Amino acid sequence: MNRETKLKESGIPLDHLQNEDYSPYRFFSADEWAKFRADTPLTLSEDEVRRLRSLNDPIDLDEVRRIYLSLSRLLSAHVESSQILFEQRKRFLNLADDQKTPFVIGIAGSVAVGKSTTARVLKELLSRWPSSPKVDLITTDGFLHPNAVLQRENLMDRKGFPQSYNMPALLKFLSAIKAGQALVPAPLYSHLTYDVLPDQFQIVDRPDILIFEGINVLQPRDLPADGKIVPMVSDFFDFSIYIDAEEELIHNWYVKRFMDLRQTAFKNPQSFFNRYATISETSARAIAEGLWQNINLKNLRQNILPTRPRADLILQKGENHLVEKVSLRKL
Ligand SMILES: Nc1ncnc2c1ncn2[C@@H]1O[C@H](COP(=O)(O)OP(=O)(O)OP(=O)(O)O)[C@@H](O)[C@H]1O
Ligand SMILES: CC(C)(CO)[C@@H](O)C(=O)NCCC(=O)O
Repeated sequence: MNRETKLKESGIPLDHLQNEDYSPYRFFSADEWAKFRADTPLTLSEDEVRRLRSLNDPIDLDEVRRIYLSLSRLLSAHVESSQILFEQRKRFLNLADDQKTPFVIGIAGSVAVGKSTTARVLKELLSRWPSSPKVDLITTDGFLHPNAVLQRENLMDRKGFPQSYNMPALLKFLSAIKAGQALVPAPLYSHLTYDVLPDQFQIVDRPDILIFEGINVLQPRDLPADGKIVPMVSDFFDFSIYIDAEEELIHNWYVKRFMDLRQTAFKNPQSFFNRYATISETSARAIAEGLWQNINLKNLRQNILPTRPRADLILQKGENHLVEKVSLRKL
Protein backbone atom coordinates (compact mmCIF):
# COMPACT_ATOMS: atom_id res chain seq x y z
CA MET A 1 0.00 0.00 0.00
CA ASN A 2 1.48 3.36 -0.92
CA ARG A 3 1.87 6.15 1.62
CA GLU A 4 -1.00 8.18 0.23
CA THR A 5 -3.48 5.28 0.42
CA LYS A 6 -2.24 4.48 3.96
CA LEU A 7 -2.78 8.06 5.03
CA LYS A 8 -6.26 8.11 3.48
CA GLU A 9 -7.22 4.90 5.25
CA SER A 10 -5.89 6.12 8.58
CA GLY A 11 -8.13 9.16 8.32
CA ILE A 12 -5.22 11.58 8.42
CA PRO A 13 -6.08 14.55 6.22
CA LEU A 14 -3.83 14.85 3.21
CA ASP A 15 -3.86 18.61 3.43
CA HIS A 16 -0.91 19.02 5.77
CA LEU A 17 -1.66 22.68 6.22
CA GLN A 18 -4.79 21.82 8.17
CA ASN A 19 -3.61 19.27 10.72
CA GLU A 20 -0.95 20.41 13.15
CA ASP A 21 0.19 16.88 14.09
CA TYR A 22 1.19 16.16 10.53
CA SER A 23 2.05 19.65 9.45
CA PRO A 24 5.42 21.40 9.42
CA TYR A 25 3.48 24.45 10.70
CA ARG A 26 2.08 25.58 14.03
CA PHE A 27 -1.22 27.45 13.72
CA PHE A 28 -2.30 30.51 15.67
CA SER A 29 -5.50 32.49 15.70
CA ALA A 30 -5.03 36.26 15.37
CA ASP A 31 -5.69 36.67 19.12
CA GLU A 32 -3.16 34.02 20.08
CA TRP A 33 -0.64 35.60 17.76
CA ALA A 34 -1.25 39.08 19.17
CA LYS A 35 -0.24 37.87 22.64
CA PHE A 36 3.33 37.24 21.49
CA ARG A 37 4.09 40.89 21.85
CA ALA A 38 2.43 41.25 25.25
CA ASP A 39 5.51 40.55 27.34
CA THR A 40 7.67 43.17 25.67
CA PRO A 41 7.28 46.90 26.05
CA LEU A 42 6.38 47.04 22.41
CA THR A 43 4.01 49.84 21.72
CA LEU A 44 3.82 52.32 18.91
CA SER A 45 5.03 55.78 19.74
CA GLU A 46 3.19 58.85 18.45
CA ASP A 47 5.99 59.36 15.97
CA GLU A 48 5.74 55.82 14.63
CA VAL A 49 1.99 56.07 14.28
CA ARG A 50 2.52 59.29 12.30
CA ARG A 51 5.14 57.63 10.10
CA LEU A 52 2.89 54.64 9.41
CA ARG A 53 -0.01 56.95 8.58
CA SER A 54 2.18 58.94 6.21
CA LEU A 55 2.67 55.79 4.13
CA ASN A 56 -0.87 56.42 2.94
CA ASP A 57 -1.71 52.79 3.43
CA PRO A 58 -5.22 51.90 4.53
CA ILE A 59 -3.89 49.53 7.17
CA ASP A 60 -5.65 49.80 10.48
CA LEU A 61 -3.40 50.66 13.44
CA ASP A 62 -5.11 48.13 15.69
CA GLU A 63 -4.18 45.53 13.08
CA VAL A 64 -0.57 46.73 13.17
CA ARG A 65 -0.58 46.29 16.95
CA ARG A 66 -2.41 42.94 16.78
CA ILE A 67 -0.46 41.19 14.02
CA TYR A 68 2.50 43.10 12.68
CA LEU A 69 4.19 44.03 15.97
CA SER A 70 4.42 40.34 16.93
CA LEU A 71 5.68 39.56 13.47
CA SER A 72 8.35 42.25 13.63
CA ARG A 73 9.40 40.93 17.04
CA LEU A 74 9.78 37.41 15.66
CA LEU A 75 11.68 38.63 12.61
CA SER A 76 13.96 40.72 14.75
CA ALA A 77 14.76 37.62 16.86
CA HIS A 78 15.76 35.85 13.63
CA VAL A 79 17.90 38.82 12.57
CA GLU A 80 19.66 38.94 15.94
CA SER A 81 20.39 35.18 15.92
CA SER A 82 21.80 35.40 12.43
CA GLN A 83 24.05 38.27 13.53
CA ILE A 84 25.29 36.19 16.49
CA LEU A 85 25.90 33.22 14.20
CA PHE A 86 27.78 35.50 11.82
CA GLU A 87 30.10 36.65 14.65
CA GLN A 88 30.65 33.05 15.81
CA ARG A 89 31.53 31.92 12.30
CA LYS A 90 33.90 34.83 11.92
CA ARG A 91 35.74 33.72 15.08
CA PHE A 92 35.63 30.08 13.96
CA LEU A 93 37.18 30.95 10.60
CA ASN A 94 39.61 33.34 12.24
CA LEU A 95 38.61 36.21 10.02
CA ALA A 96 39.67 39.69 11.07
CA ASP A 97 37.17 41.51 8.96
CA ASP A 98 34.33 39.87 7.13
CA GLN A 99 31.56 41.59 5.23
CA LYS A 100 28.18 41.23 6.94
CA THR A 101 25.44 40.52 4.42
CA PRO A 102 21.84 41.73 4.67
CA PHE A 103 19.16 39.51 6.22
CA VAL A 104 16.77 38.92 3.32
CA ILE A 105 13.02 38.52 3.86
CA GLY A 106 10.90 37.33 0.91
CA ILE A 107 7.20 38.26 0.73
CA ALA A 108 5.05 36.27 -1.70
CA GLY A 109 1.34 36.08 -2.57
CA SER A 110 -1.18 36.92 -5.26
CA VAL A 111 -1.49 40.18 -7.13
CA ALA A 112 -3.57 42.55 -4.91
CA VAL A 113 -3.35 40.44 -1.75
CA GLY A 114 -1.48 43.25 0.02
CA LYS A 115 2.20 42.37 -0.31
CA SER A 116 3.37 45.96 -0.87
CA THR A 117 1.31 47.26 2.04
CA THR A 118 2.61 44.56 4.40
CA ALA A 119 6.17 45.12 3.17
CA ARG A 120 5.98 48.88 3.82
CA VAL A 121 4.57 48.38 7.31
CA LEU A 122 7.21 45.77 8.16
CA LYS A 123 9.95 48.06 6.86
CA GLU A 124 8.82 50.76 9.28
CA LEU A 125 8.46 48.39 12.23
CA LEU A 126 11.72 46.52 11.65
CA SER A 127 13.79 49.68 11.34
CA ARG A 128 13.01 50.57 14.96
CA TRP A 129 14.84 47.51 16.28
CA PRO A 130 18.44 48.34 17.35
CA SER A 131 19.76 45.35 15.37
CA SER A 132 18.31 46.54 12.07
CA PRO A 133 18.11 50.32 11.71
CA LYS A 134 18.57 50.18 7.93
CA VAL A 135 15.83 48.32 6.06
CA ASP A 136 15.42 48.46 2.28
CA LEU A 137 12.49 47.29 0.22
CA ILE A 138 12.63 46.03 -3.35
CA THR A 139 9.81 44.64 -5.47
CA THR A 140 10.34 42.10 -8.23
CA ASP A 141 8.20 44.25 -10.59
CA GLY A 142 11.41 46.02 -11.70
CA PHE A 143 12.73 42.69 -13.00
CA LEU A 144 9.83 42.24 -15.43
CA HIS A 145 10.88 42.35 -19.07
CA PRO A 146 10.03 45.73 -20.61
CA ASN A 147 6.70 45.89 -22.48
CA ALA A 148 8.59 46.06 -25.80
CA VAL A 149 10.04 42.60 -25.07
CA LEU A 150 6.74 41.21 -23.73
CA GLN A 151 4.95 42.47 -26.85
CA ARG A 152 7.55 40.96 -29.14
CA GLU A 153 7.30 37.61 -27.34
CA ASN A 154 3.51 37.79 -27.22
CA LEU A 155 3.54 37.82 -23.42
CA MET A 156 1.58 40.99 -22.62
CA ASP A 157 -1.28 38.91 -21.22
CA ARG A 158 1.22 36.87 -19.22
CA LYS A 159 2.67 39.77 -17.23
CA GLY A 160 3.60 38.37 -13.82
CA PHE A 161 3.96 34.77 -15.10
CA PRO A 162 7.42 33.21 -14.62
CA GLN A 163 8.42 33.76 -18.25
CA SER A 164 7.73 37.51 -18.02
CA TYR A 165 10.67 38.14 -15.66
CA ASN A 166 14.32 38.61 -16.42
CA MET A 167 15.44 35.87 -14.03
CA PRO A 168 19.18 36.11 -14.71
CA ALA A 169 19.06 39.82 -13.74
CA LEU A 170 16.99 39.06 -10.64
CA LEU A 171 19.35 36.31 -9.47
CA LYS A 172 22.39 38.47 -10.22
CA PHE A 173 20.90 41.21 -8.05
CA LEU A 174 20.28 38.86 -5.11
CA SER A 175 23.72 37.26 -5.49
CA ALA A 176 25.34 40.69 -5.27
CA ILE A 177 23.27 41.52 -2.17
CA LYS A 178 24.16 38.26 -0.45
CA ALA A 179 27.82 38.69 -1.44
CA GLY A 180 27.76 41.84 0.69
CA GLN A 181 28.35 44.21 -2.23
CA ALA A 182 27.81 47.94 -1.79
CA LEU A 183 25.67 50.10 -4.09
CA VAL A 184 23.74 47.34 -5.87
CA PRO A 185 21.28 48.73 -8.48
CA ALA A 186 17.75 47.33 -8.74
CA PRO A 187 15.64 48.24 -11.80
CA LEU A 188 12.38 50.11 -11.22
CA TYR A 189 8.85 49.53 -12.50
CA SER A 190 6.15 52.16 -12.92
CA HIS A 191 2.52 51.17 -12.33
CA LEU A 192 1.66 54.49 -14.00
CA THR A 193 3.26 53.69 -17.38
CA TYR A 194 2.77 49.92 -16.80
CA ASP A 195 6.38 49.38 -17.81
CA VAL A 196 9.92 49.11 -16.52
CA LEU A 197 11.50 52.57 -16.18
CA PRO A 198 14.42 52.66 -18.62
CA ASP A 199 17.73 53.50 -16.94
CA GLN A 200 16.19 54.14 -13.52
CA PHE A 201 17.41 52.24 -10.52
CA GLN A 202 17.05 52.03 -6.78
CA ILE A 203 20.45 51.63 -5.16
CA VAL A 204 20.71 49.13 -2.31
CA ASP A 205 23.70 49.84 -0.11
CA ARG A 206 24.30 47.12 2.46
CA PRO A 207 21.12 47.43 4.54
CA ASP A 208 20.71 45.37 7.71
CA ILE A 209 17.55 43.88 6.19
CA LEU A 210 16.36 43.65 2.61
CA ILE A 211 12.65 42.95 2.10
CA PHE A 212 12.18 41.40 -1.34
CA GLU A 213 8.54 41.38 -2.34
CA GLY A 214 6.80 39.88 -5.36
CA ILE A 215 4.39 37.27 -6.64
CA ASN A 216 7.22 35.07 -7.87
CA VAL A 217 9.70 35.03 -4.98
CA LEU A 218 9.01 31.46 -3.84
CA GLN A 219 8.91 29.92 -7.30
CA PRO A 220 11.33 27.14 -8.11
CA ARG A 221 12.94 27.17 -11.50
CA ASP A 222 13.38 24.49 -14.10
CA LEU A 223 16.68 22.69 -13.97
CA PRO A 224 18.69 23.89 -16.96
CA ALA A 225 19.06 21.35 -19.76
CA ASP A 226 22.73 22.25 -20.22
CA GLY A 227 23.65 21.16 -16.68
CA LYS A 228 24.56 24.72 -15.61
CA ILE A 229 24.53 25.30 -11.87
CA VAL A 230 21.84 27.85 -11.03
CA PRO A 231 20.33 29.02 -7.76
CA MET A 232 16.67 29.85 -7.21
CA VAL A 233 15.36 33.04 -5.68
CA SER A 234 14.53 31.57 -2.27
CA ASP A 235 18.11 30.30 -1.85
CA PHE A 236 18.90 33.89 -0.90
CA PHE A 237 16.19 34.21 1.74
CA ASP A 238 16.69 34.05 5.48
CA PHE A 239 12.93 34.13 6.08
CA SER A 240 9.89 33.99 3.82
CA ILE A 241 6.28 35.07 4.24
CA TYR A 242 3.28 34.12 2.10
CA ILE A 243 0.20 36.34 2.27
CA ASP A 244 -2.89 34.31 1.68
CA ALA A 245 -6.64 34.88 1.32
CA GLU A 246 -9.61 33.22 -0.38
CA GLU A 247 -9.64 33.76 -4.14
CA GLU A 248 -12.93 35.62 -3.99
CA LEU A 249 -11.60 38.15 -1.48
CA ILE A 250 -8.48 38.84 -3.53
CA HIS A 251 -10.66 39.18 -6.60
CA ASN A 252 -12.74 41.84 -4.79
CA TRP A 253 -9.62 43.70 -3.64
CA TYR A 254 -8.21 43.67 -7.17
CA VAL A 255 -11.39 45.06 -8.73
CA LYS A 256 -11.85 47.61 -5.95
CA ARG A 257 -8.28 48.85 -6.35
CA PHE A 258 -8.80 49.15 -10.13
CA MET A 259 -12.04 51.11 -9.64
CA ASP A 260 -10.41 53.38 -7.01
CA LEU A 261 -7.46 54.05 -9.32
CA ARG A 262 -9.92 55.34 -11.93
CA GLN A 263 -10.56 58.29 -9.62
CA THR A 264 -6.86 58.91 -9.03
CA ALA A 265 -3.84 57.54 -10.94
CA PHE A 266 -5.73 56.61 -14.15
CA LYS A 267 -6.75 60.27 -14.57
CA ASN A 268 -3.11 61.15 -15.23
CA PRO A 269 -2.70 61.41 -19.04
CA GLN A 270 0.57 59.48 -18.71
CA SER A 271 -1.23 56.49 -17.21
CA PHE A 272 -1.27 53.33 -19.33
CA PHE A 273 -4.86 52.90 -18.12
CA ASN A 274 -5.87 56.53 -18.76
CA ARG A 275 -8.54 55.44 -21.27
CA TYR A 276 -10.33 53.53 -18.48
CA ALA A 277 -10.78 56.70 -16.40
CA THR A 278 -13.40 58.05 -18.82
CA ILE A 279 -15.35 54.96 -19.89
CA SER A 280 -18.52 54.00 -18.03
CA GLU A 281 -18.28 52.34 -14.66
CA THR A 282 -19.81 49.13 -16.06
CA SER A 283 -17.27 48.94 -18.89
CA ALA A 284 -14.37 49.68 -16.52
CA ARG A 285 -15.55 46.94 -14.17
CA ALA A 286 -15.66 44.51 -17.11
CA ILE A 287 -12.04 45.40 -17.97
CA ALA A 288 -10.93 44.80 -14.37
CA GLU A 289 -12.81 41.48 -14.29
CA GLY A 290 -11.11 40.44 -17.53
CA LEU A 291 -7.62 41.28 -16.26
CA TRP A 292 -8.33 39.36 -13.07
CA GLN A 293 -9.82 36.26 -14.72
CA ASN A 294 -7.50 35.99 -17.69
CA ILE A 295 -4.18 36.95 -16.15
CA ASN A 296 -3.95 37.33 -12.38
CA LEU A 297 -6.28 34.51 -11.28
CA LYS A 298 -4.67 32.07 -13.73
CA ASN A 299 -1.25 33.10 -12.41
CA LEU A 300 -2.43 32.66 -8.81
CA ARG A 301 -3.68 29.13 -9.48
CA GLN A 302 -0.85 27.96 -11.70
CA ASN A 303 2.24 29.67 -10.32
CA ILE A 304 1.69 31.44 -7.00
CA LEU A 305 -0.54 29.36 -4.70
CA PRO A 306 1.55 26.20 -5.31
CA THR A 307 4.50 28.02 -3.67
CA ARG A 308 2.63 28.61 -0.39
CA PRO A 309 3.96 25.50 1.41
CA ARG A 310 7.49 26.77 0.90
CA ALA A 311 7.01 29.81 3.16
CA ASP A 312 8.29 30.03 6.74
CA LEU A 313 5.18 31.94 7.76
CA ILE A 314 1.71 32.24 6.22
CA LEU A 315 -0.61 35.13 7.01
CA GLN A 316 -4.21 34.14 6.25
CA LYS A 317 -6.36 37.22 5.68
CA GLY A 318 -10.13 37.49 5.82
CA GLU A 319 -12.58 40.31 5.09
CA ASN A 320 -11.13 43.83 5.20
CA HIS A 321 -7.59 42.43 5.04
CA LEU A 322 -7.75 41.42 8.71
CA VAL A 323 -5.43 38.51 9.49
CA GLU A 324 -7.38 35.56 10.89
CA LYS A 325 -4.76 32.85 11.14
CA VAL A 326 -0.97 32.69 11.27
CA SER A 327 0.92 29.52 10.34
CA LEU A 328 4.54 29.40 11.45
CA ARG A 329 6.93 26.71 10.33
CA LYS A 330 8.19 24.55 13.19
CA LEU A 331 11.95 25.01 13.27
N1 LIG B 1 -3.80 45.61 5.53
C1 LIG B 1 -4.60 46.24 4.65
N2 LIG B 1 -5.73 46.85 5.06
C2 LIG B 1 -6.56 47.45 4.17
N3 LIG B 1 -6.36 47.49 2.84
C3 LIG B 1 -5.25 46.89 2.37
C4 LIG B 1 -4.30 46.23 3.25
N4 LIG B 1 -3.32 45.71 2.49
C5 LIG B 1 -3.61 46.03 1.20
N5 LIG B 1 -4.75 46.74 1.13
C6 LIG B 1 -5.39 47.24 -0.13
O1 LIG B 1 -5.50 46.11 -1.01
C7 LIG B 1 -5.08 46.44 -2.34
C8 LIG B 1 -3.89 45.59 -2.73
O2 LIG B 1 -2.81 45.89 -1.87
P1 LIG B 1 -1.29 46.01 -2.40
O3 LIG B 1 -1.20 46.99 -3.53
O4 LIG B 1 -0.43 46.20 -1.20
O5 LIG B 1 -1.16 44.54 -2.99
P2 LIG B 1 0.04 43.80 -3.71
O6 LIG B 1 -0.04 42.39 -3.23
O7 LIG B 1 1.33 44.51 -3.45
O8 LIG B 1 -0.38 43.91 -5.21
P3 LIG B 1 0.50 43.87 -6.56
O9 LIG B 1 1.13 42.52 -6.65
O10 LIG B 1 -0.51 44.12 -7.63
O11 LIG B 1 1.52 44.98 -6.46
C9 LIG B 1 -4.76 47.93 -2.31
O12 LIG B 1 -5.91 48.63 -2.74
C10 LIG B 1 -4.45 48.20 -0.85
O13 LIG B 1 -4.72 49.54 -0.53
C1 LIG C 1 3.12 43.88 -12.16
C2 LIG C 1 2.28 42.71 -11.65
C3 LIG C 1 2.58 41.47 -12.45
C4 LIG C 1 2.68 42.37 -10.20
O1 LIG C 1 2.68 43.42 -9.35
C5 LIG C 1 0.77 43.03 -11.69
O2 LIG C 1 0.49 44.21 -11.02
C6 LIG C 1 0.25 43.13 -13.14
O3 LIG C 1 0.48 44.09 -13.81
N1 LIG C 1 -0.47 42.07 -13.61
C7 LIG C 1 -0.90 41.98 -14.99
C8 LIG C 1 -2.37 42.15 -15.16
C9 LIG C 1 -2.88 43.45 -14.57
O4 LIG C 1 -2.76 44.51 -15.20
O5 LIG C 1 -3.39 43.38 -13.47
